[in-house]
Amino acid sequence: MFRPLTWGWKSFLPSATLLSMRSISSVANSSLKLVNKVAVVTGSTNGIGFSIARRLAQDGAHVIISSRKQQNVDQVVDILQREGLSVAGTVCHVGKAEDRERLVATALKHCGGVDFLVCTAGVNPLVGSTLGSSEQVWDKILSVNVKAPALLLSQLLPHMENRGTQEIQGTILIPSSSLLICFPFQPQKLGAYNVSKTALLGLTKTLAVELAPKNIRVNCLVPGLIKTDFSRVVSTEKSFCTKKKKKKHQLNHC
Ligand SMILES: NC(=O)c1ccc[n+]([C@@H]2O[C@H](COP(=O)([O-])OP(=O)(O)OC[C@H]3O[C@@H](n4cnc5c(N)ncnc54)[C@H](O)[C@@H]3O)[C@@H](O)[C@H]2O)c1
Repeated sequence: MFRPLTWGWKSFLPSATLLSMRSISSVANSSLKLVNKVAVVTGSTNGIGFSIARRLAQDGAHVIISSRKQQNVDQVVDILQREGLSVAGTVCHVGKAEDRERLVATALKHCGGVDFLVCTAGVNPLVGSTLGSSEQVWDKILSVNVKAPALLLSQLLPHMENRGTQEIQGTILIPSSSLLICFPFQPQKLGAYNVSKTALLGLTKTLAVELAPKNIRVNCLVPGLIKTDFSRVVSTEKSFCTKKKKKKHQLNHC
């Protein structure tokens, strides 16, 4: 179910840190500078992904909305098209190869190529320790948070290259998390999730070097605590406030 953010994109920018190269806010200030650009945003029917998708479209980009449920995709596409924005959408569970293929095909069908890939889809199925995470939890977290951005990029890359004569051919944005920094003394609360988000720092650095010769830029966004469904557990789960409580908690949205 789509829920608009109670904090706008601009309002959470000051708490975000962007590793390497330029900041998203510098993109957001100039109107319609992204005309003829194409952006694919995963997990864009809610939260941070929705705000990024809307902002890119407001700046003139054609945006492909995607998430796990058709109903949510349809709803967000409808909302943004009513705002006069150029968007299309498709269902894509980023952990499923066939869904990633459909996402690529949708982008090509509507736009013929891709300039921006924003990998916002992320999960945390468990509040608990690293060593307390089951194999199922590990598989889900690593598949969605770490493997999927790399696999989707490898599928999209041929369509990001040779997109014009500009200096930068494409841009990839991968959200990590500053919860790694905010809760360094409570790693037992977000164990496997923290590991996955740390892996994204390595993925970003590796891809940035790998894709630099192709003039494709790779940035890692490290958001602060943003008020979304995803982060609700941090504000509501008492174990984040009292170090004594060690109850495990299943998240609703996963
Ligand atoms: N909210 C925060 O405070 C915060 C802080 C740091 C990092 N992050 C990261 O930002 C990203 C977005 O978080 P958010 O707070 O906007 O969450 P959110 O729950 O508001 O939105 C996440 C979106 O991703 C979608 N999604 C989930 N699993 C998916 C999958 N397997 N395939 C495709 N789509 C999927 C959901 O349907 C939803 O639309 C996540 O990667 C999260 O780790 C969030």
